[in-house]
Amino acid sequence: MLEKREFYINGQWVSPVRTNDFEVINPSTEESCAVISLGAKEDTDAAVAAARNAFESWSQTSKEERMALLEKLYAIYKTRSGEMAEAISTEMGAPMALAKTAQWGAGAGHIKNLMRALKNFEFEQPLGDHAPNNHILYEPVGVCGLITPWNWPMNQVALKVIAAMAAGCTMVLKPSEVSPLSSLLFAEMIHEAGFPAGVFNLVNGDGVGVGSELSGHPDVDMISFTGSTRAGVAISKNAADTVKRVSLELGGKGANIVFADADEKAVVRGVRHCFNNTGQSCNAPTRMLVERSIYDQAVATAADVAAKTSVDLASIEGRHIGPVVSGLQYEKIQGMIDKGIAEGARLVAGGPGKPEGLEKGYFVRPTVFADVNNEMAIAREEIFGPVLSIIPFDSEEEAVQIANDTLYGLTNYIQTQDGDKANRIARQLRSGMVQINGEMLGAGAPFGGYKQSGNGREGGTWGLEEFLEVKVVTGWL
Ligand SMILES: NC(=O)c1ccc[n+]([C@@H]2O[C@H](COP(=O)([O-])OP(=O)(O)OC[C@H]3O[C@@H](n4cnc5c(N)ncnc54)[C@H](O)[C@@H]3O)[C@@H](O)[C@H]2O)c1
Repeated sequence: MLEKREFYINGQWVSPVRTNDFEVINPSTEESCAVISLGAKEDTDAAVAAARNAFESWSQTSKEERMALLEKLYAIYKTRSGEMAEAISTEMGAPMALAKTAQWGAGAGHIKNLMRALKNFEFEQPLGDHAPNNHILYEPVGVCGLITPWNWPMNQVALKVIAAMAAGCTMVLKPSEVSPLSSLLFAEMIHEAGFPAGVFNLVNGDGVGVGSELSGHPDVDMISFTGSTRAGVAISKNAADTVKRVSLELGGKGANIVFADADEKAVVRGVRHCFNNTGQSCNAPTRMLVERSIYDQAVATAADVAAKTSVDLASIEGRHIGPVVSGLQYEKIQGMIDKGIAEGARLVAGGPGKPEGLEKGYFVRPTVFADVNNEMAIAREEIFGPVLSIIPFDSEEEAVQIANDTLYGLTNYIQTQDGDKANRIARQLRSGMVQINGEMLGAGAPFGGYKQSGNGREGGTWGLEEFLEVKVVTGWL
């Protein structure tokens, strides 16, 4: 078993002030694969102090100096891709094929895109010809607490760490205690790249411990958080006393509106997208809204895709889906499947319990409910497992109304071959992202939500600006 009890503080690996072991569980086997420490207040304080000390000089570095270090880190990240994929797969259950591609690749993509954003960013700009002596300066916000979840570990860590570094901030990362191994490896890479001591620090811990200490810490200027809406609210309240900037990327309940004139692959694509990463994505299209005239056919297709979706161990190669991350998530998903049945939704694939032959491990049957209405819990609450709800609609107006009838507003999806209709609906959907006909977000596109899906934007230039203060200077010569 891996022993990873140390934290990375002020450029060194240090032991926690007190022993507080926490076992990391491999979700495919339910067995412990590593032991880490949960930090105490003194560990958090030491990391924040190191970040504060480093801020004075790091905030004054040039764009070129920061870029040179980021380029080194990018090269190391690429060299150690196999180790990273292995760590992600073991800690959170992504099958190796997914861990090596999308999971590892999301981190690589963000490093590259944020470097591009840094290269093109003007940290000093005139206000405009109407006020020639007014000058705008973009400056790093300060010491940042970065708190991340377990579902796309390197995606979220890279979005925060790289953007903060590029902006000239210093930081303390607290990765999810459920999936800390990828972040510990990333810390090794940062060390190897040669960032000055204190720029990046990592303390493991849970939400009530290190997480809350960071969000309430008087010497932390900003919290960048990705995770559940529940924790986002708690963090905002705790950060309010010190008036921190709080950037939140929270949950979602994406609608995928499938019109009768959608392309023939639209339903298959939608189901696969929903089940990708075993349904554990904040932007998963978990509510499929289908126009009545193709409804029966769409339900049959979705049931067929689910039945053909294989489930297996994360460690083996292949295009199957893996387990969900933990026993807690497994029980939560089972509870939601039971609720769907009790509320009268029609189960057309999967259902309660584990897939045949997979009694050990947190495996869930790929599940599809038809005849769902938007009042049901399975249509309102984030399930975070391979569970799709299909809802019929009769008109464009009704589709938009159902799609927007949610507390969330992260990503919505439209499937139609009528471009005018797609654009018209995209304008009406209350979400930070709308994807038409399976088109992926481009490099450096802003990622973030409306409503209770959060208030931040990550990735590219928008992601960099999250970590910057804006200063105006008058009388500038
Ligand atoms: N919008 C996005 O960009 C995005 C991306 C991925 C995941 N998510 C969301 O993340 C959730 C799943 O992740 P999770 O189960 O790890 O979420 P979570 O909120 O339980 O935990 C996320 C992180 O916050 C910490 N935490 C928990 N309570 C805290 C508190 N009170 N104070 C400070 N820190 C606290 C955890 O230790 C962990 O590091 C889902 O709701 C998903 O939609 C959102």
